[in-house]
Amino acid sequence: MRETLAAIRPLDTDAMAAARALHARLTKPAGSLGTLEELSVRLAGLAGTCPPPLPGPAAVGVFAGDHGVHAQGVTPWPQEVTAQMVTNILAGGAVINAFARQVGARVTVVDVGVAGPPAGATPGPAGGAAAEPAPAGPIGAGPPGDAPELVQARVRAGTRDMTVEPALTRDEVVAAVAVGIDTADRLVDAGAGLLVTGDMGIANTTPAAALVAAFTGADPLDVTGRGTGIDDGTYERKVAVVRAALARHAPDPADPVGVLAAVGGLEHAALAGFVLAGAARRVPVLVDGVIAAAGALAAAALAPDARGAMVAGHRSAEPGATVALRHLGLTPLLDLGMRLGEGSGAMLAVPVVAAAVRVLHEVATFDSAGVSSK
Ligand SMILES: O=C(O)c1ccc[n+]([C@@H]2O[C@H](COP(=O)([O-])O)[C@@H](O)[C@H]2O)c1
Ligand SMILES: Cc1cc2nc[nH]c2cc1C
Repeated sequence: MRETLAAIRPLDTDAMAAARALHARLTKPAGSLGTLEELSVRLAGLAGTCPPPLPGPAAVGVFAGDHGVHAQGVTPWPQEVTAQMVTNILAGGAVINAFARQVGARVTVVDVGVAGPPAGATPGPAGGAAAEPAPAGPIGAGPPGDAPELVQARVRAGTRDMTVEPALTRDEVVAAVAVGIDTADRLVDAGAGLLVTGDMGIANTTPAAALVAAFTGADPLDVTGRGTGIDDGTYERKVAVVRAALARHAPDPADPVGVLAAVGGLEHAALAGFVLAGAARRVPVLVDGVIAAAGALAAAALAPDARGAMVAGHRSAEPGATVALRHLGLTPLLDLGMRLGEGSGAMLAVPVVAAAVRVLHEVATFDSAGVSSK
């Protein structure tokens, strides 16, 4: 972790100035591409060159973990669904697989903290869904024919119940962050040019809410959502659980490892590492929903310059996501009312990120196209 943190540097302001100057010469009214313009400028700053390389191929790391706080009745879903969905993703039958095939992205599932027997690659009933995948979409830069892969890197079989004791030890947090770093490093070494954050973990919107509250100072009521979908009684209990955990541990946002240990999850910690390694490697990282955003808050607390590599893929319906993205100064690219996780919302933003950069490579200037400027 220390090496990764030390490698994170600010954005290159010269490359950003060059990208802004280039935008001013392209055949379009200034500012007409809205959020995409500042995004492409930021990616030039991240790459340290203008235009920056087309961001791809994309690779999603889906970090899976379970949660002791599940015992408090914060979700209607049984814990074993986490392991079952890991199997489903490995068989190619989950939403993230369909979306990854659409954009030609690689899928890597990382068991960083699932409860129960270690996840295997045995296809479940949904295995047939992957038998004849639709062809990859127009980006096609990834390996659409490649099967999803499993990385077995379990730090422990689920967290402890944060309402009773710290969810993790500091050593467990550091180990989970290292799993995220290793995953990102491996994907980048294998050619990934755009990292996508994904998660799977029944009950993980509860620690996500606690992390967002701890890092932003927001009230639990404003960052706790309905997760997979809960009734009013469960929602009230969930807010009370988040409040109780924060009151018990009083986590200090200046100590990100301590915050993750008190009220975090293994996938949140691993996602923080994944984001940090992307920033260290100068590869953009698409942030998905509230779980990834909570991990991104931890990453930013560890290394503020890591924010330069973060791109908010979408605005999750979970309220903590909006609070976290605002705190990070990120504008979500898509707003589709999604609240699935797995990296699904961020994956849909892959073509948007690629298009933002493609403009800098391919659009004619007023001079070269003979178009009059105003
Ligand atoms: O990404 C999001 O913002 C998001 C919002 C709501 C639910 N989820 C997913 O749903 C699961 C957690 O929901 P819950 O209600 O069990 O806390 C977990 O697997 C997440 O990936 C994800
Ligand atoms: C079925 C199911 C799929 C999911 N994918 C991400 N979180 C999930 C939660 C459930 C319950």
